[in-house]
Amino acid sequence: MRLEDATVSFGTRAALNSVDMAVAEHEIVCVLGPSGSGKSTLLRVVAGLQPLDTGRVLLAGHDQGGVPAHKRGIGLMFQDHQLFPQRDVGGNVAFGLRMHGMRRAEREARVRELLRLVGLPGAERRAVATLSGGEQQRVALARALAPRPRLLMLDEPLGQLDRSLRDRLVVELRDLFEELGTTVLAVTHDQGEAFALADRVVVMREGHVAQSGTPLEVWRRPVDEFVARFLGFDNVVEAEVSGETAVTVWGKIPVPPNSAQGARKLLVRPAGVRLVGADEGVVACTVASRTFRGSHVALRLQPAGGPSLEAACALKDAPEPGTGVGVLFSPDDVVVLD
Ligand SMILES: Nc1ncnc2c1ncn2[C@@H]1O[C@H](COP(=O)(O)OP(=O)(O)OP(=O)(O)O)[C@@H](O)[C@H]1O
Repeated sequence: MRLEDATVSFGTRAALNSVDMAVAEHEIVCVLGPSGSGKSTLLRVVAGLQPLDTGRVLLAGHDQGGVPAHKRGIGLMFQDHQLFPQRDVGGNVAFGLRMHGMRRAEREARVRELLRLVGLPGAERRAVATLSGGEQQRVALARALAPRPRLLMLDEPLGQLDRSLRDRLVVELRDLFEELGTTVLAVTHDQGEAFALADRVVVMREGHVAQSGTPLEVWRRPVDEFVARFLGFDNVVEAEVSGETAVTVWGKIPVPPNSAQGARKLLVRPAGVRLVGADEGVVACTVASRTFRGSHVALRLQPAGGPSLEAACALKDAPEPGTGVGVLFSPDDVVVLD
C-alpha cells in the first residue's frame, strides 16, 4: 500500500495533511498517535470509505481512485464493525466468503480453518451473545481474514479488552500474521500494543507523520519532544550541548558522541537516572513519590531548582519518599532531540 500526498480536510481543519506512507508486502505497520491525530481518517481513506481532497492511494501499484471499498481487497476490523448478533459464529466468519460467491463446502472448510487459527476450533454454531469480549475479537479477526485480503486493516484491534488479555492476544496476532504472511496496517493509541505487534511504527501528530521507524529505533531515538512525551518520557529539559556534555537545570549531563550541538532539548530516559549518595551526584534531589510499576519502581525526584525528574530503580533499591539522594546520568539513556 502506498499513500501519496494524502490530504483530507473537515472544514478548515486538516485531519490528514499531505501524508506519504507505505506498507510493504508482509509488513506489519502500526500507526500510533493521540486522539484526533488522524489515525482513523487514514484507515478510512485507504479502505475507500473517505474520499481524498488531494493525493492518492495505491494498492500493488494501482491507483485506487474510483475503486469502491468492497473492490479493494482489504480486510477491515474496525471498532464500530461489530459482529452480526443474529448470526452464529460460523455465519459471521463466512460473511465475506458468501459475498464473494464461494461454494458452501469450500466456505465451511475455510471457516473451520480460520476458527482453528484464531484459537476457537469448533465454535461454528455458538451464538455471538455467548462469547466473551476476547472471543468476539477473535471471531471479528477470523471474519476479516477469511477472504484472504491483500491488506488487513485493524482499528484499535484490542481496544476494549483488559490488559492481560491484550498482552496475550497481541503475541498471538503477531504469530498468526507471520504464519499467514498477512500485510497489516493497524491503528492504536496504545504504544505497548504497537511496539509488540509492529515491524514498523508510524507516530502521527495533527494529521502528519511525526516519526516512522522500527519500534526499537523510535524507542531509542524519538525525533522530538512530542514523540518523546507521547511515548511516556517526561524527563525533557532545555540544554546547551557542547561536545559530549549538556548544561541543564539538572546539572551537567553527558551526551552520546556526535550529538547535535548548541541549544537543544534533551531527553533522559528514567533508566539513565542513577541514584547515588546525597552529596555525590551532579544534582541533589528529594524523593517526592514512589510508584510500583511491577518490573520496577518509578521515582519522582525533586531537585532544589528546576522541574522534577523521573527515575526507574529496582524495588529493593527504592528509597522512601522524603529521602535526600544524589543523581548521576548515563549517556546511553540520554538523547539530544531535534
Ligand atoms: N466526519 C468528520 N467530520 C468532521 N470532522 C472529522 C470527521 N472525522 C474526523 N474528523 C476530525 O478529524 C480529526 C482526526 O480525526 P480521526 O478520527 O482521524 O483521529 P484519530 O487519531 O483516529 O482519533 P481517535 O484516537 O480519537 O479515534 C479530528 O479533529 C476529528 O474531529
